Amino acid sequence: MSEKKRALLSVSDKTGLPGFAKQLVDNGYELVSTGGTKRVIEEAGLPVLSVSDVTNFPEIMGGRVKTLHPAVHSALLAKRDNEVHMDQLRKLELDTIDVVVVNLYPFQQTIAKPDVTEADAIENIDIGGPTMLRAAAKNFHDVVVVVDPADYEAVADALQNDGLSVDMRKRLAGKVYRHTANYDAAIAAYFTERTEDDYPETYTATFEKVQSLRYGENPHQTAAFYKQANAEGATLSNAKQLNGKELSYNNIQDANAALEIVQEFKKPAAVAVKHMNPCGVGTGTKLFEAYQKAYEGDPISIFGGIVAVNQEVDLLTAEKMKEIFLEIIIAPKFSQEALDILTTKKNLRLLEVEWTKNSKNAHKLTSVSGGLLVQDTDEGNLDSVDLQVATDREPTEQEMEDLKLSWQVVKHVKSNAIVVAKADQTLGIGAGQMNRVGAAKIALEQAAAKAKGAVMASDAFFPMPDTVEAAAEAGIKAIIQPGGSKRDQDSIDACNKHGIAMVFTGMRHFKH
Ligand SMILES: NC(=O)c1ncn([C@@H]2O[C@H](COP(=O)(O)O)[C@@H](O)[C@H]2O)c1NC=O
Repeated sequence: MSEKKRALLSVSDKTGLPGFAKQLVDNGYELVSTGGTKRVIEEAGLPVLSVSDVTNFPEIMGGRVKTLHPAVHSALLAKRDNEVHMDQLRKLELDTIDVVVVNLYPFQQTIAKPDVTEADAIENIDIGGPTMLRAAAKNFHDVVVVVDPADYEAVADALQNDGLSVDMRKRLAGKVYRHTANYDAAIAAYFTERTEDDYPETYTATFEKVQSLRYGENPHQTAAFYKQANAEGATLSNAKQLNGKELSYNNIQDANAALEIVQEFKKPAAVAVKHMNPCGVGTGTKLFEAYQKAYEGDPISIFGGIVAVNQEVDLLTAEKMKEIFLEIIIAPKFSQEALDILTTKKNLRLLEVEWTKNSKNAHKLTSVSGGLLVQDTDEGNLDSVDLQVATDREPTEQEMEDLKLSWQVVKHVKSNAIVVAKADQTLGIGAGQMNRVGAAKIALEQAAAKAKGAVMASDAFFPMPDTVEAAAEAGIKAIIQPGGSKRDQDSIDACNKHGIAMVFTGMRHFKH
């Protein structure tokens, strides 16, 4: 058995490979490698053996079998302080492998390609790589395992100095198992999606860290932000921050809520959010008009709020936005003039989100103590409902427009939710109340005199006519709600009595 220390390198991502390989050679390691990796090491002018020299077995099946050999795995798994293990190695004339540098076939990147074939995806499932990584990580006391090129420098430094501490070896091993778990979760998801098994026996989603956060919802809580693998389109995890302080935990939640609401609208829209509920929503033919309406919808609550818009922020809108204290502005784009104006506010966070495609977020995950609730995201919208007029009077064209806006907003308000709106603008929002008439009272009180001639939306049906009575008293002219209560007729009768038009959507939008 040779006294020489050995390192096995087999990487798909060749970033930093020649430099790290050289440091290993300089530290007295003999290098062993697979096809493409070996070529790169040779091109760097370094001595390297082929895995086949160790296994006495060729790489076959186009690379499906190259390192999957007992000579490799015995060398990785032998415990150096176990006489039996070492004796067995000696008898089989095998050498130990002391460092393993492996990263895997790019499965996730392959399936993200729009024209990927199943055959391509399957060929990119790495088998030999994870097997070596897992073996080396299990034997971390004796084998150093490196899965991430970002660790090359620290490992090379440690090897050159006192060697790797047990702590560092353990950290590298932990990283390996997280890496292979993440990799397998992506493969599992690929098969799950293709077998229409929406809620399988285990739920194996994994997430990648975007950033550590200074604290959580409150300063005494720790927190970090993770993104879903392959999250696409208009999502917070893909947002580009152009200005301002680092995002906080609450910022991310609120910005996400604002982004989800503004995506409801096709025409220019602006949404202001406070504590995950909209406080002002406006639409218009131009963004300036939409923002102005969102602002006027509740000029008090928008202060210190988060605003999302669905159009490029232009100079005029930026000047208006600059007038008050906003925490964050989210937009598909900011014009240069808008940026020049808004970046004069050092702390104002500006987020640009890719608007080319909508985020693919099939499942909504909510943690509960000791568990996880999984459901489809609520993608129900006006295209998926069949609006039915339940009353004697039909809504006018303008009322119908306002009803649609209020319905698009109420979907995103914490239940029980009521939204009052008029002329492309919300006027009052009652959120998160334990009874529906309570939510209505808050929304109507906020709308005050403006409620006269306005419309109202309710996220769920009216179990009794008290909300209609409150609406009538405030001067509401039309109502939109799911319908479906045993006592719908009582609410219909109350509407007819007061000349209110009422429309049923047949779809509820609870949000907890
Ligand atoms: N089949 C095997 O025995 C095997 N051993 C290592 N690999 C992978 O092959 C890749 C490196 O290949 P190459 O050195 O030829 O570029 C690495 O991502 C490594 O994880 C293998 N490939 C797939 O399973």
